[in-house]
Amino acid sequence: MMRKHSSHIEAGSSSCCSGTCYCSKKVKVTICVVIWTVIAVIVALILAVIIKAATLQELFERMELGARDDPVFMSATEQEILERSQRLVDAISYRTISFSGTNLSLEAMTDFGTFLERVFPNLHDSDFVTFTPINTYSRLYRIEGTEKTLNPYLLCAHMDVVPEGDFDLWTHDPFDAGIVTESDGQDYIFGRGAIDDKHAVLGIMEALEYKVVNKEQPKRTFYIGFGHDEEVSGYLGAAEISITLEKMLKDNGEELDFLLDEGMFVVADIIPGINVPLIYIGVAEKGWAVVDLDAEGDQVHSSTPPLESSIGILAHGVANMEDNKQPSMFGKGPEIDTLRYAAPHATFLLKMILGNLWLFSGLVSSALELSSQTDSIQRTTTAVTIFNAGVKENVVPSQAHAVVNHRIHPSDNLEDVLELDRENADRVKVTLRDSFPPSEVSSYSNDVIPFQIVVNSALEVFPDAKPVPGLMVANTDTFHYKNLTDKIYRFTPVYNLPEDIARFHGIDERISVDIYSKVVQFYYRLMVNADFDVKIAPTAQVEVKPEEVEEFLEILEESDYESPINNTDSNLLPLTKVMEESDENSANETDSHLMILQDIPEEPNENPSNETDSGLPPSQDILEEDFDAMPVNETYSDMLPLESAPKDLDLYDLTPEEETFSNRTID
Ligand SMILES: CCCCCCCC/C=C\CCCCCCCC(=O)N[C@@H](CC(N)=O)C(=O)O
Repeated sequence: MMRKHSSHIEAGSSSCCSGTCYCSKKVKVTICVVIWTVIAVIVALILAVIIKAATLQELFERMELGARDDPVFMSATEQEILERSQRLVDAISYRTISFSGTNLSLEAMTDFGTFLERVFPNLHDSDFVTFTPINTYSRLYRIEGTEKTLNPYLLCAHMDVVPEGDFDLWTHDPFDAGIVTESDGQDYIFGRGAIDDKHAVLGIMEALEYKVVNKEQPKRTFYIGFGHDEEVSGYLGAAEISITLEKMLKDNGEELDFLLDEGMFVVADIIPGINVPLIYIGVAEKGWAVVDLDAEGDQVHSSTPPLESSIGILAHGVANMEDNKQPSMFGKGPEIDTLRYAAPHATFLLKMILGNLWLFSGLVSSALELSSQTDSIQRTTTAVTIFNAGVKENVVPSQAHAVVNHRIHPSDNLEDVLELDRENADRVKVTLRDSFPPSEVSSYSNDVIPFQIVVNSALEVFPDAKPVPGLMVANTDTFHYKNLTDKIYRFTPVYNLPEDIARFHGIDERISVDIYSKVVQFYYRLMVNADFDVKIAPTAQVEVKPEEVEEFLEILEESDYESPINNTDSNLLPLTKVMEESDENSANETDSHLMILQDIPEEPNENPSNETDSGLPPSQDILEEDFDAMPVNETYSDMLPLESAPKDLDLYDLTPEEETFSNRTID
């Protein structure tokens, strides 16, 4: 047998089996084919992975909003930066702490409101800013645009803060630290609220005050909503602001285009291998659930302890919950796009992994799990936040109680979460106290102008950072506004390293003077960039050049209309009048409705440099191209029917101002 084997080895030494087996030639060939096929597949896979990594494209394409290369910022001398920082320091000194839904610091909140009015006097006094107190303490502002816009937006922030927690752990007083120079040589504004969320309240106010002082009334109307109880879920503040705002929008014939609230931030060094900061925009938000855990046992003398006490039973349940986490949902929510958008900026090795998530999603999910921060984007989290039992050291208590706070991933559902809780804490009573569901995902494709406005504004202050959409892992007031718009973004441009993220609700909350200055500039640029997408109500006017006026008049003459307008010196004309007249006489006869100004800039981003000062396309284009050619019976997405024009508007009854073509706003 041994001999036979060795002779076989000699005879078959050139075969792929190296002559070590007794296979027939056919089997050997088959094995060879299989082995080579496997090798070829592996080589092809490796090649595909490398090619994919080498050809990764940037997913975010920046839309030109008009001032990309040379954005004009607020003036920011050293003195101005210092004064702005000092105002944030002062804001932090108000202890506007929300302890619970029924324990808010209302006196401090009243004082904080007075403080805002004192340090931003001009905006509170401005003709185009209207302030409405909501539920006494929350604040809603309407900033009237120069155009009668149909698509205002909302900027949100909140004025309350969480308690400081363990005061002794703070390096500086959480409400009275001022500006501190730290060992890295940077100046920081310290204190509770520095990044959550008084920087946003003050940043928005600074930008608006500046615009008011410099007579920069925006073209586009917008709203500002400051809640006073966000930290306890906003039921008294944002929820009420939302109700009033809905009514205001309705009364003004407006629809909220988008809203921006606090949320995610600029984050660096969060994923090893991605060496650029990420502008992480929260395009969706987790749901939320509070679960009560109750365990029971015998109440006995501590000298004869039971085999299992209520505390022991509860502790086991809680430990199981921490050990057996809620399942990963990686790939089923916005977290996958966070990584796909970040991938082109990774090292080549990481590009191979992130560029090929179809192959490596398991690996990536395991890697995310290594840090609680990155893990939070891929699963429902479980935090045990309260644990109570016992009254005396020699009494074994009969009751033990704990509270678990879940943040629910958008692809998870509450029933499944609770089922796993009950499996983990099987000898504990598990009761759902309160919850709300995860949000919808707001659109973040490259043609969504609100997303572009937010990202462009962030890029203007952080030009080296890369935008990524993602999941807001905590909660905001945006839940209360979900009926007003489907474009909800959660972001402020605070710069965080992983260790800084722990400062939210943690110890030594702070923001550097430098970053705070960027926060202010961000809101200012956002107010400017938002003017790019003004959708104008049908009663708006258009600027026309003198030669265009001639042309208008010719049309009017042909129509036998006796125009009271015979003066072409000036350059304004109510468009609605001309449009209607032309409509009646057009070859494309129609009985339907007026041509409406906002129909014309259907693709406003195509040539923004041609915009007139009013933010409208040149009226020449309207006349020569769109006007006659426009199929008037067609329904345009942004077109309002004639019926929605003010009923009492007499198109031919011109005021003296109109006759000289001066500006006129039709209410
Ligand atoms: C690949 C990138 C991974 C990035 C991981 C980022 C991990 C982020 C971790 C922490 C986020 C801190 C969020 C601050 C939230 C501020 C809002 C807040 O405190 N809200 C409260 C109150 C409420 N409305 O419910 C909350 O409890 O969520």
